[in-house]
Amino acid sequence: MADNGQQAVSVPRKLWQHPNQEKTQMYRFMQDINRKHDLQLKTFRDLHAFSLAHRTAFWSHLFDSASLIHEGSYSAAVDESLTIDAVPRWFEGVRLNFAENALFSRPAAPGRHHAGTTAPVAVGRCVRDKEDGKVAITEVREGGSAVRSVTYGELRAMVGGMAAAMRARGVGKGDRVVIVGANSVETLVVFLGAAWLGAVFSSSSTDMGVKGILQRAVQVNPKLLFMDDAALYNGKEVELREKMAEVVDGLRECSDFAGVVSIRRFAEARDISRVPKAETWESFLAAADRNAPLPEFDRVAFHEPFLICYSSGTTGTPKAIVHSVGGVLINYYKEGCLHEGLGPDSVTLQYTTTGWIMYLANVGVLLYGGRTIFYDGSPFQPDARILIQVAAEQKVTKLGISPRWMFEVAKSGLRPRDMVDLSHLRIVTSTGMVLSDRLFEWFYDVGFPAHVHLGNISGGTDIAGCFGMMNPLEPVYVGGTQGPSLGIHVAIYDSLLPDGVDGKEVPHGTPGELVATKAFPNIPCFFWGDKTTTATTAGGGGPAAPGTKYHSSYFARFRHVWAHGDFCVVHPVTGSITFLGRADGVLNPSGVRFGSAEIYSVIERRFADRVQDSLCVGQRRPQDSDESVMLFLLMKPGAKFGRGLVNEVRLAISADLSKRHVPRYIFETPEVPTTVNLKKVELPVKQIVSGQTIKASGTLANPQSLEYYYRFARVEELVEPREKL
Ligand SMILES: CC(=O)CC(=O)O
Repeated sequence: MADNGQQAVSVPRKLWQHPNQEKTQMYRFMQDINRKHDLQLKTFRDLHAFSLAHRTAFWSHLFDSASLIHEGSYSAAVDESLTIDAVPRWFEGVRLNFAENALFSRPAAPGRHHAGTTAPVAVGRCVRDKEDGKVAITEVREGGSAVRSVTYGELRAMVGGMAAAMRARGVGKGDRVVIVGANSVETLVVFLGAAWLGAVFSSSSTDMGVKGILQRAVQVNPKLLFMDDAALYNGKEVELREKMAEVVDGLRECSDFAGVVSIRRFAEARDISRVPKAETWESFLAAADRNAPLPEFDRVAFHEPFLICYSSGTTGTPKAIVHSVGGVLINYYKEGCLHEGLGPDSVTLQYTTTGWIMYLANVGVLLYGGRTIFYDGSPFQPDARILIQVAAEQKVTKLGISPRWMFEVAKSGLRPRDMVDLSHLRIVTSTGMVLSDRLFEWFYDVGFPAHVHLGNISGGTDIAGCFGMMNPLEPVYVGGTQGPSLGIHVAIYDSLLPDGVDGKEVPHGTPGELVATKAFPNIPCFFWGDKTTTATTAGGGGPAAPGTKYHSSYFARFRHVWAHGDFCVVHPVTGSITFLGRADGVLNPSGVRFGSAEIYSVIERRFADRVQDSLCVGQRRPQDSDESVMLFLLMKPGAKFGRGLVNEVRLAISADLSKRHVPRYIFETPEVPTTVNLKKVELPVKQIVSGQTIKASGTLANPQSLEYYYRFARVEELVEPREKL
């Protein structure tokens, strides 16, 4: 107990601190703000407080220092009197293009996209260097094979050719271009080619099933589909022509759909003569008149769409979340430049498929003139060393991975820092799931060199960015994300309040629901296909106001506030934000509320030798007066599940957390359901064990795994009364 009679708060172990904060881009940005506004901001928290208290000043200064290629001007960054649920427009009057900003350093004279536009420029805090011979992309296939490099000059030529071909086929502003493709140069060329024309791009990975692909693609009524003819995954070449034909068949009902362009993935192109409405990449490109000038970049209004991403939709049709070009560009400048310190010398490797929001982080470094490594395939082929080896060989400065990857590397007994030279590596970001305390410690005690900044980041598809992330001005402690992202009013609200009321902030140290209380630029424009959206432009594109589906997804929980659906706690001393689980998965037995991540971390820390994975959900059926917590354990091959282990787990949870955290039931499971991006999914299992019958979404990697859980809806029939706690 502290002197004042309150419970003393323990400060987690400090793991890292920037050796030279004054050299960081965030620090310099803070000095610019100090000069401009005659202030004395000294710490990250000072800068953060300024970014919230003076939103227009903060975002305008950011816009000026980003020196994005744009036309037009704005009078105020945003109308601060509007609440976030009014979805206010930012930087009205500014027009810009994502592809132009990714490919060029400065604006081109009309019609002359290659002259004098690529030399290094330094404006404000942003330096871009995209000279013709500089390598923009290094492509690495699974297992480290087939490396190819593409320079900025080559990339510009490829994307220009693609934009010209798309234009020849009638693609224009607001049209949707969809790809089912690898993390390859071709996928990026399609993305930037579409963006060049003001079209709206959307990507899915090739390992997604036909149902999942169609659940996404049909909603957006694409004009064109691009699809790889084959894939390499887990050491095997996977044939995709049959899938291609099924996807084309499923798109027949889409009124805008014109056909599929097949992308050759291996030396030999597959014969696509049996795929309806199909043509090859080469024939598609040949449609453009080679002698005609390239199309002009279509600079669209700041708030207009350029990208559609999808919610994981684990219990239904995924939401088609539409992002604005300006919102994503300005936010990525904030995150990449200030929080992560990216620049023209950065080399990034973000492990991702094209179907996850982290695909954006995979291409974002091009905005700075850096180099990106496109790794395609399993990160565990031939074994867990591969990404570490590629990071060392390619002199990667920022590596993006997930807790699952770190867990597997740690489990394999690997010590990356002893394996290879990681002296170039500055940052490792981790996202996708909660990063356990054990992995934080493993990272610095065993895994990576002491100089590397571990950035645990969290946000997601809905905002194409982060609520909680790293910053170079504060130490990294065990647990949570280092702190909030600049310019976003993150708060933790009382999760016991009913829907639709005014929310109430809880004190630091008390878990609750993560919300954003004021508007910020990178919330989605609208949901594609939401019939209640008021569409004003061609193709059903630009909204006057997002519809009710959008509003009920984010604004129905608390009045005038964005509720993100994460259950979190802010550390009272360090200010770090720890994600405890999804708000819809909060466990609530006898009124005690906690997140599933707290249980997972005990299992991971204490039982990693026997338990491969776990899933923890609450069961509440109409006949139940209270919620029962159910924990499912997936055993390692050869390890035995039994009463002894169950007792050990109960004791461990009771000792590490409390008696009230101990699950009522502990069972073995043959499989944990995950999305194709390997995020484990709790909600469908929670619904199933609570007696509902659900429609498995196409986003699940193993939908058949859900079958097993239906028996637990009648749990009384499965356990002896004395087995219950
Ligand atoms: C940044 C993120 O939080 C990515 C995700 O949705 O997993």
